[in-house]
Amino acid sequence: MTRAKICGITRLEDALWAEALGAWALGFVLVPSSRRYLSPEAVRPIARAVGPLVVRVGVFANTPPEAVLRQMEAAGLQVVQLHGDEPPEWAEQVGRFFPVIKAIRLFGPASAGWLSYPAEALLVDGASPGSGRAYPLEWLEPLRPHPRLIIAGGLTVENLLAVLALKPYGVDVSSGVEAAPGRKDPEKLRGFLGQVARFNGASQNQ
Ligand SMILES: O=C(O)c1ccccc1N[C@@H]1O[C@H](COP(=O)(O)O)[C@@H](O)[C@H]1O
Repeated sequence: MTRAKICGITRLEDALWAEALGAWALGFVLVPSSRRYLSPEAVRPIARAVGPLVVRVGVFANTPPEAVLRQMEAAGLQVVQLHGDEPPEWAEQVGRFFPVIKAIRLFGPASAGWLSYPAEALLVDGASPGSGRAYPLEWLEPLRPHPRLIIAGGLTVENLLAVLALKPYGVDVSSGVEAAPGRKDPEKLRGFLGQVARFNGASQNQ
């Protein structure tokens, strides 16, 4: 079973579409330099409007642990995604309060050293987060032993099948389901989430 996370949500209607179309998790970017940035106060009403069985993830980059915890509380989020160069101690501090997804940016083949990073899941992204740029899937090979690998970075309905064939714990998409930065396209959401659901259904029948 591969779970789909829709990242870079900035609008209530996008969150509700993603939920209705079967997203397992929604990501809110709390990185001020991002085109998809929302303040914790702006995230809160959107996060609260979604049903209780959809996981709300806060995306941070190089934000010190105390500030991450403060913003998670203010935004009403449930899981922390660390998308910068956070040392393991930061993940451990945040991890006392929230499950942690550690995002790794790939500039070349991944290092197996990441397998021991203290996080519940590893998310593998391209070099430039949120850019919609993909990377060769062979670069992931050293990380395949991780039990919860989430694949991100330039995913679209066109290249998704090759990624699903690797049977990752999750897939994560932002640009590939957008009409414009920060605005999701309902038809692209439907295509992407539909393909994940069909693949999961087909795998169960094998
Ligand atoms: O989307 C952003 O602007 C962003 C900013 C800072 C950290 C992470 C960001 N997005 C993450 O990028 C990946 C993949 O995005 P894409 O599908 O290639 O556009 C996703 O995990 C987002 O959380």
